[in-house]
Amino acid sequence: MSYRYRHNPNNNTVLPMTEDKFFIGVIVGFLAKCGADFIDRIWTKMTKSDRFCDSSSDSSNNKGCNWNGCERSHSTDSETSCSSSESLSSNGEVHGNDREIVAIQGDKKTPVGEESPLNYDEIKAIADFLLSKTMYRCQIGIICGSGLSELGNLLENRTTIHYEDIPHFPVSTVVGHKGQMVIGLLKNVPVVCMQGRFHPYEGYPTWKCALPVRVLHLMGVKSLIISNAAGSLMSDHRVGDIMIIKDHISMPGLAGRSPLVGSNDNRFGTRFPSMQGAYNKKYREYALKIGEEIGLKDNIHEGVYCMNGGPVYETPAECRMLLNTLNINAVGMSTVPEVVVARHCGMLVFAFSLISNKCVMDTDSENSPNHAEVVAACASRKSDLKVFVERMVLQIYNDLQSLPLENDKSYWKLLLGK
Ligand SMILES: O=P(O)(O)O[C@H]1O[C@H](CO)[C@@H](O)[C@H]1O
Ligand code: HPA
Repeated sequence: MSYRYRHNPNNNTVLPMTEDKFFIGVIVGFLAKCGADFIDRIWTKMTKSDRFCDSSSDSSNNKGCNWNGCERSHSTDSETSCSSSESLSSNGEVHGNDREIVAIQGDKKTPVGEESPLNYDEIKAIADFLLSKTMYRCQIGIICGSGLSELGNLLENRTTIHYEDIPHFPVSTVVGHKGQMVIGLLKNVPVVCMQGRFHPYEGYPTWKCALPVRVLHLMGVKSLIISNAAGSLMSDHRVGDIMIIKDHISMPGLAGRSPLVGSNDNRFGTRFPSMQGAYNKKYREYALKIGEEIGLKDNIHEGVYCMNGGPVYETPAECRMLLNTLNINAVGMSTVPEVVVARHCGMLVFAFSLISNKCVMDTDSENSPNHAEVVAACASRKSDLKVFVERMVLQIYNDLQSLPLENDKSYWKLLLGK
């Protein structure tokens, strides 16, 4: 009988062993190693694909997960983005790696950290995906603010696409934002409408808040109607009034959180875009006229909108500063990134605030804003807004038909004002 020798680590001796036992040992060792590798692989896969997903195992969410999470083919970054084996804690804390940081909000997990903006081809792929879902080619887009999703229900013969089913798209986490895109006809005009937007306070970088605007641009949208709910600082504004935005102050933008931070792709627009005339003057004039024609003369104003990063409503001292020092008329937590990106790529913008509450100026006041009231105030104005938006769409559509062709120099002069 031949012997092999085996090391005994307990007493540091070498024990003899029969040859057949030795081979059995080798096979058992090999199988154990394979098993461990297999379990390790499965575990890594589970923790990676869980990164952006809803914890439920519903199949539509899994689809969203694949697109939003590790399957994004982002040039050379894809390896880094997906190779981390970090997982999410169950206690709602933020976890991070060097590429992406995620937070848990309710049952949804959203990114809150640095992530590189999608490139032109990736955004084009989203636009093509959406175009493949409809036969309509829309020149007009609408973004619905808090409590204003009803505007999308005006569309006839519509196709609805949920945000979680759109490649690379964020998901809506705020009450009053439905989280879907509808494409259809409004008074026979093809229109694409976002029923729900994204805000920086949800954890999204500003480029991601404005991502849908680039998607709409590559879908062929030329004019954008943007709505929001906002608190008014003006004593002559009432809840339910409409404020047509003529200019803005962006707190995040001034603090370096512009949606255009990062490398610039000239196919979208220039490195240093001007925001002069960002809110199209002609559209503002149409809106004032239409407001009067539909009996809203006393409820329609023009003003300057300020974007607060949120989610905290302004303190009374901040409200006094916004009014008295900065001459702001209304304040909200959105819209500006969308406007900046829209203007960057030459879209024409019309934006309005539905005044959902009056800002509280008195530090000792009993009143304070809350989101339920904001949503309710917007919803209560839906029939007036329906007529207002329908009329604006018809007017804008008419104008677009008389635009020169895109390869004509005067086209860009009209769009960019130069
Ligand atoms: O701007 P929209 O999305 O309409 O919503 C506004 O309402 C919310 C606060 O009540 C904030 O999100 C604010 O920005
Ligand atoms: N402040 C900021 N955002 C808002 C407000 C407000 O008063 N109302 C609706 N969105």
